[in-house]
Amino acid sequence: MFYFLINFKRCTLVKRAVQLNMRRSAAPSQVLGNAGKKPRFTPPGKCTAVCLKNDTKEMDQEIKLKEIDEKEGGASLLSKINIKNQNENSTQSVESTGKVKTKACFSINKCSKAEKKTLNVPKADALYLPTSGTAKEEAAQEAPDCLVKYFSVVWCKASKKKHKKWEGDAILITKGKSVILKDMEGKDIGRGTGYKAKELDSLDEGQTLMVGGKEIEVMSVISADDFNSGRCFQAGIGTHETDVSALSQTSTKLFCKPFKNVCQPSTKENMLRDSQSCKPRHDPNATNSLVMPRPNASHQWMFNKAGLPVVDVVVDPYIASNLRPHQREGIIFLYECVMGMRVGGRSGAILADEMGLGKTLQCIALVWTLLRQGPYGCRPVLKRALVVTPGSLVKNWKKEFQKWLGSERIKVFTVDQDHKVEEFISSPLYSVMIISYEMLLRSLDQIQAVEFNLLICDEGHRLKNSTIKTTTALTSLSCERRIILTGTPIQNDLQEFYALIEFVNPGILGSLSTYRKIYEEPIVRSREPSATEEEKELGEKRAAELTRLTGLFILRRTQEVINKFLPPKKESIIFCRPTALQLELYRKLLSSRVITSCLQGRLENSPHLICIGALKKLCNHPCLLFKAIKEKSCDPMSEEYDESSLYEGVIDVFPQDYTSDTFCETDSGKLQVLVKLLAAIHELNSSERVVLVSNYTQTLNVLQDVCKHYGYSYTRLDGHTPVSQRQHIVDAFNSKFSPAFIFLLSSKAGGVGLNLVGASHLILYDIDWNPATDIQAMARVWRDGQKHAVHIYRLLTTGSIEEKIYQRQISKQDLSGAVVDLSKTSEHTHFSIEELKNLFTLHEDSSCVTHDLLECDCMGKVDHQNTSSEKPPVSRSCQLEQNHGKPNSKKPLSMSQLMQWKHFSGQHQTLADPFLERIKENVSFIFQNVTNPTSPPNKT
Ligand SMILES: Nc1ncnc2c1ncn2[C@@H]1O[C@H](COP(=O)(O)OP(=O)(O)OP(=O)(O)O)[C@@H](O)[C@H]1O
Ligand SMILES: [Mg+2]
Repeated sequence: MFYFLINFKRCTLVKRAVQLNMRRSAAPSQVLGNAGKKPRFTPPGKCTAVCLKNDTKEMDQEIKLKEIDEKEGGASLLSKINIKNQNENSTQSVESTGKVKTKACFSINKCSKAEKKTLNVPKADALYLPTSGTAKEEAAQEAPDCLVKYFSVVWCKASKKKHKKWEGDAILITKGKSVILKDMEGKDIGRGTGYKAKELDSLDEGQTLMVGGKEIEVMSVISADDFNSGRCFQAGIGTHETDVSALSQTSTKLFCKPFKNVCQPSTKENMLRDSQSCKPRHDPNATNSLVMPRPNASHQWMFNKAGLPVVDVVVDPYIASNLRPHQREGIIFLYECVMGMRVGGRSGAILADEMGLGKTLQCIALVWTLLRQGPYGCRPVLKRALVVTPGSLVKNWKKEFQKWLGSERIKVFTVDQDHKVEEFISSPLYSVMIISYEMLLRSLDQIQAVEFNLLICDEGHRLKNSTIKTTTALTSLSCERRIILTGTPIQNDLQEFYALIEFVNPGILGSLSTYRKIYEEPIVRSREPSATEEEKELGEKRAAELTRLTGLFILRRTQEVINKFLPPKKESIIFCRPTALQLELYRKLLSSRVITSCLQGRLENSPHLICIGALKKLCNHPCLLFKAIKEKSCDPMSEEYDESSLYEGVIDVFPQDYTSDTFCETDSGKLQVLVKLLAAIHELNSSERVVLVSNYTQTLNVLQDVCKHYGYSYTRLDGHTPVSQRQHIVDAFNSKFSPAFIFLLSSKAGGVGLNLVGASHLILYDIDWNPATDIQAMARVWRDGQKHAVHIYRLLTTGSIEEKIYQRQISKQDLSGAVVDLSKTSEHTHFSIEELKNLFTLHEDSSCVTHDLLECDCMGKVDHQNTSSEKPPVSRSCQLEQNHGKPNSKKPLSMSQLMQWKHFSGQHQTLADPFLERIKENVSFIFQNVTNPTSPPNKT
């Protein structure tokens, strides 16, 4: 009998809940059908029929709105609402924004009591809650010891209407006597205080509450973890365990005979016929076969409505036999992403493997597989794929397709001046189109008309800004399967990160403003020195959640995975003594009025940048400075006052007969070293070749003169090289028949994507502020396909600005988690006065300022290598890293990493390295490190 009664009540309740739910339909949670927010059965005993009756009554309660006195509400209230409860006389005054400023009172419709209970809140004085800081902290102000609770709620403006029209979902945070209401973008939309702590503490599902001018109804209780991680703000994407379990289910490699699908084929005969005719294209049981994960039941339910037989997708052994282990994993990852197996309903991916790990090959394997196969009824997933890449790599992509698939399997179409998109459209031969970003913009209309089923954006970090033309153009393509390839870390700037995520999986992180509130602001705040423990904790949790969520479709592996397949790499940082002329000119520039005024903080029009530019030129070669001065003096109309004044009297330091037309190697310390180094390589390793890199075209001109002067054959690629010729130049150089000894490369023009494995020596003649530019350049030779031991030399002028830039580079590399520049200031245009003082100091007495900073006790006298057990720290470049930027040493982390390198002064008696032995006369110091020392050369 009692049981029957309870069940009867339960039915009534459910009915009531359905009614309520219908009225809630305007709230997004209701539209989306969030299960967590649907009315739940209240356990017997907790709620009675009386409660229901009163509940209805409560909904009918009279809520009177009236203007209240300015004085009572505080100074700046825009509009105030006085809500009067039918049963109790209590008032609440709020800002129109929802912030409670003065008295707060509310009604709670509490189902847990047998009778409706309306709570009266004692009149409280105005309480201003700070707008910054964590919600927990804010809510804690009044009652620090109380428990913080979180609720998922729906809200609407307070009204006396019987049938509420809920306006949106929100999150309610309660602590002690205070509450904060946040919308789903994380913005505060209401605050209140003066509630009864006990009542708030027992607030539960189904109850209503007035917060500011808003009425809310509690839909469910949220765990602190869901709030702290930000998960409660997400629209249910990738937040459920099912996503992960779906993953693990799909990763099992099992070959089953095509089996009966969740969606039944219509007849038994059909089934039989399909299962007989539908076989994997390649043998999944063959040794070393690469079989894609099978779709799980829910995937089949979504994507196999016709109930086709499920068949194994097996990568063509022709290509699979060449894959490195990390590439096999990468292909499975990409497959799962674009097939929507990793994050329900999303089919984007970011493959962010470090440079040289073969992102191209992984994509080619994927494209080739999906063009021929699919998991349902053997139907290929793709008909057409589009690859967009920097102009200099278009031909390289085509070459890689041929390299890995031969020319008879697939025909790829590259768009250029002579081969237009129309040709691709009209020809049935092609299924893959490769186009440069520039050409894409020009042919957008035609491309929009083609239906592509997969879009690959190589060097896709350029899409980090969602407003640029390229991004909007690509976004306008209807293709949903999108892959970004990038070798550059993408998590350094959280806004750029958002743009990339938004491109591949639109909407997954919510709107930009939601993302900022939920992730960016707490994460950035937690990294500030003034962050409280709570803010730090919240920031870390949010970062962890963002990593978890995006980690479902971002894959990054580091160079280590491939090191064992590569030959040894010897890196040397060579500190070259400046010449007497360079020193004198340097001193003269430093004593100029412009630099003095920079150091006094007068930085309007950025004169410091001109000074830095002049010093860098001088380090490369005095003739570059000479040329700049001459050009300036030929241009009396120039308004560049700072530059003219910087050069004042500098020309007098040059010898009278000085001319910039014929270079003189003895004028530049670095050039002296370079000339000797080239001679040594030419003589000792005559079959090996050199890539010579500079950031400046004018410097490349000087280096080209060196080549001519010494009769070295060379080839050159810089910003002026027509895109159509670039691949040809690269191929010709890499060919073993190439006559060129030197490849002159502008790091800005050719840094990304190029393979220059024809050379085994690479010399970085100058240094860039951004370590990524230099790392990109250095990665051109030490990569898959390299057959010789690789030598990398970085030349720096001792004691000069170049050393300072290097120090900045290496500390930035390791500390970037902590020092990442979120203010969006360009990394090399803004300096503090202290930094400028450091930059504009010449250290004439030191043989290596960088070594001095290490506080190493070796004195550079011996061949020294720190043997301390301190492990070289792992480089961090990610804003999402959690244990960021707390070096336990005074020195920047990578300084201690550098300490692990072998280092010695140029005066060292005998250098084991025959190349260095030949140049030591002009060298003051050397750091050297060998990676893969035991790996035999010629191993590919
Ligand atoms: N499994 C492999 N075996 C041999 N060579 C390989 C393999 N995978 C890739 N390569 C070669 O390694 C070189 C680098 O590959 P790729 O250009 O795809 O690198 P990437 O990851 O795109 O690097 P980047 O970020 O610099 O563009 C290419 O010449 C490629 O042919
Ligand atoms: Mg690449």
